Amino acid sequence: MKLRFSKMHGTGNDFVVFDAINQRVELSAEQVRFIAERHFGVGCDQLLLVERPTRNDADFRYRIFNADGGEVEQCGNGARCFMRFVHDKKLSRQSEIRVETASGIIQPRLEADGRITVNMGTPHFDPHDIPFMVDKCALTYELELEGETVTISALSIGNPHAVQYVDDIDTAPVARQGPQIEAHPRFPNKVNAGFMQIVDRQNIRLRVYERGAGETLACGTGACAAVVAGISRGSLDATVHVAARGGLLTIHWAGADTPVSMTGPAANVFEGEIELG
Ligand SMILES: N[C@@H](CCC[C@H](N)C(=O)O)C(=O)O
Repeated sequence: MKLRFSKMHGTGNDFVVFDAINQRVELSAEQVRFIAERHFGVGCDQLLLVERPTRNDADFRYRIFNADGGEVEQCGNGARCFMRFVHDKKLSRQSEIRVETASGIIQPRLEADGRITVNMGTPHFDPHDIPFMVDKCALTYELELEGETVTISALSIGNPHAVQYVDDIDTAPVARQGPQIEAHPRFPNKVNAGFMQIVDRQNIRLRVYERGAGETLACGTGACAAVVAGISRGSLDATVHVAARGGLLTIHWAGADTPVSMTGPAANVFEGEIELG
């Protein structure tokens, strides 16, 4: 089977994107891992599928697979690349579309300056929705790691996030704590681990150890989760610029029960064809 793909990135979080409307794409977890592998495959943090929707109120369906082969609910940087892809491939001429994901509808919109804004939906703090095993809902929780305890906020942006404050992002223990938090038994579906340095009320620096992919150069849902956590804890204003290692995102959240929006770039790098056995 030969498949055409686009290699894309959003602030350095990179993707292999397949048009699964105009070609038949059925991938096993092993094939996803092969494509994502950086030495023997194409290389990416996540693989994205553009499909026809299964519901009437959406224009497209968006499926996301982590580099480890697992299918997940949401991906923010991928959502912007999804919008750029459907426009570049002329699958849609609309400047705003409704996209079905495993965790509901998201709405990407092309901005005049070429960036893309995505309405990512309403964040959830209910531990049951994350899912996170705890007796009652709180703004922060103590999480026991090997020989240390960290204070996290736990929330869902369609996918699960555990966010902690750090003094200095450059020396944050991402490599040591990230894998422990990702696989912590209190997160039965695993979790994305965010490390946020607050610069001032409108600026943060962020690193994310992603579930199923390891540390990436940026994580869109991680940026939404960090800003929502920081606003909820009274540390941040409603609009915040997030500096990730791969670039800058702007996140806006007006507060409880309102959707979070993310603005940032999306770039096509090259087109290719891959033969799968
Ligand atoms: N890079 C993404 C998130 C991709 C999914 C994540 N690793 C998960 O398992 O939930 C983003 O930009 O949001």
